[in-house]
Amino acid sequence: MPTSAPPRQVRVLAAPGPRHDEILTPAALDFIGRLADAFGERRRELLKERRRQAIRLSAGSPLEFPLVTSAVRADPSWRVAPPAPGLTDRRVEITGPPDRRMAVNALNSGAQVWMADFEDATAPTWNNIVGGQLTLLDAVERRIDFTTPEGREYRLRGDGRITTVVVRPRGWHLTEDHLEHEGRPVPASLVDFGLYFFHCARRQIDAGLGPYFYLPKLENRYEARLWNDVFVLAQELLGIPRGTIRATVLIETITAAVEMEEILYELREHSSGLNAGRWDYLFSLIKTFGHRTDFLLPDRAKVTMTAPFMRAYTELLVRTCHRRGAHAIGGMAAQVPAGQPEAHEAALATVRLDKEREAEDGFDGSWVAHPGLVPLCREVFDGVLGDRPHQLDRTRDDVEVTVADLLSVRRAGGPPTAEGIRSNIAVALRYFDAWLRGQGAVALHGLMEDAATAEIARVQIWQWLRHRVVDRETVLRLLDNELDALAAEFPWAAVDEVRALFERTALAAELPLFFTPDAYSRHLVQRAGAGS
Ligand SMILES: CC(=O)SCCNC(=O)CCNC(=O)[C@H](O)C(C)(C)COP(=O)(O)OP(=O)(O)OC[C@H]1O[C@@H](n2cnc3c(N)ncnc32)[C@H](O)[C@@H]1OP(=O)(O)O
Ligand SMILES: O=CC(=O)O
Ligand SMILES: [Mg+2]
Repeated sequence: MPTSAPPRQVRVLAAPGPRHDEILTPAALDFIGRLADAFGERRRELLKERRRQAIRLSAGSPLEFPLVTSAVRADPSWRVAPPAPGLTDRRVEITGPPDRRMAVNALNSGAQVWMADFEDATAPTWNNIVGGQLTLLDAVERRIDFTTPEGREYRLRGDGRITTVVVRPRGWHLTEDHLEHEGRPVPASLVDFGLYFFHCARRQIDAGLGPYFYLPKLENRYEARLWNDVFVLAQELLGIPRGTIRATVLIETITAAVEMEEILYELREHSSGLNAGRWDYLFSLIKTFGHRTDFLLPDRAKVTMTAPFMRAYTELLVRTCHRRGAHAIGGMAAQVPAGQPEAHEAALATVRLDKEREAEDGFDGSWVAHPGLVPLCREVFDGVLGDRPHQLDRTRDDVEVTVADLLSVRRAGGPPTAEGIRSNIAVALRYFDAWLRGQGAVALHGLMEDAATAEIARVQIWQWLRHRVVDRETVLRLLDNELDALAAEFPWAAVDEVRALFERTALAAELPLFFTPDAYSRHLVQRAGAGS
């Protein structure tokens, strides 16, 4: 590994913003350059492999637990690293973008963990990315207090309770186009990971915690190995002992679901478990098998975690984790507290059922999207865990899951309804509009919508069109209606850009793998910026 050669330079291609110099220091950019030098090419190769695998699967190759790693799965002796300080009891984890106000609210929420999200909940404008790093630095330094221009005070609670910060960098498919290395944009994963690690790893260790991460959208064990190698080099470069980092991998693609054990194995010296990222998982199922009629899903609202194929996925995840001493963390119920009392109670009741099922199935904790859901999630997990920090001892030897179980989507049943089609179009458009204006998570009709749920909405429209469950004229008519409704409600909405984005990502003959790279390069990159 090139630890001694000088790194090739990373250039900043955007105009400097307030306090950006605290994050984009020459030493931090040098560190990012070293990571990009060491891993840029491997990342590109792995992205090509993603495409090759997608082609193989759409041509009918069977998806299987890999034969070549059966010895890893059969070997009962290996375990992941023991839980690191601050990550033993994870019964409630609140998620959200690394925005200052949300950060203070999350850190005061009473959750054990704050998952600061550069992925699904962040629209990666340059200001959101660098501003997010500043939020993290200030949060870790506990100097994040501020007062809004309206006089509202945001103060970290002084009762000594520490919510552990866990950072989710963007996925391997994305680039950070405001940083250039060797004439190419720097992989966004390395930027988000690298800047946080460079500035905050030591500070977190000194505070008795550590540099912790969530890793999104992995598709196979080789991507986990790449992350592990990134961690090894990053620790070596900063003189931090190997094995200090901890990372929880989101199992949110169908191809990663058949390699859960291998992913834990690759990361075992840095692993802190797996999370059931249900929304991207559904997106991945449709994207991977959208060409098959037996993978036609009904309305998004009708695909619940109790569908047999979703249960197979979560049961396998808990079993896999607990066999290896790793935490299994539950996913996100989409309901957020609403203004009207009846809707509020209904939302809480739905989330409660979801958390109860997870706790009873053996999960060690779960995600919530809103501070108002923290007490509920805590109460449910307290009921099952009591004083124990987790339930790793529940090895779930009763669980047997086959690949056929994971793929038994047909049993979800039911054709999409007119309302299901309309609502997917409405959600995709409204979310795209928010995202283009820099907001990566929004509440729409009492549901949290982020990049993963918006992907489901647009990919379902593509799937239903492809299989002629709905005709193009109907979709185009609904598109016009929903764009009119969007413009009426938000006169400032970017209607033309939103329409074009929807047409390119939901109506094209060939399905784009993600909507974000296209939307990012067209709309979020500040091309006019001068180098610095
Ligand atoms: C599929 C996945 O990947 S899930 C994980 C990624 N997605 C997320 O993390 C989404 C997290 N949730 C959110 O971003 C927000 O809850 C939203 C956008 C859905 C709704 O936010 P709002 O419209 O602001 O909700 P609401 O008005 O009820 O908020 C009330 C207060 O709670 C705060 N709040 C809401 N959600 C959060 C959160 N997740 N973290 C911290 N604070 C929060 C708001 O900032 C607001 O505080 P304020 O009164 O000081 O301004
Ligand atoms: O990242 C979480 C998901 O559900 O997607
Ligand atoms: Mg996700």
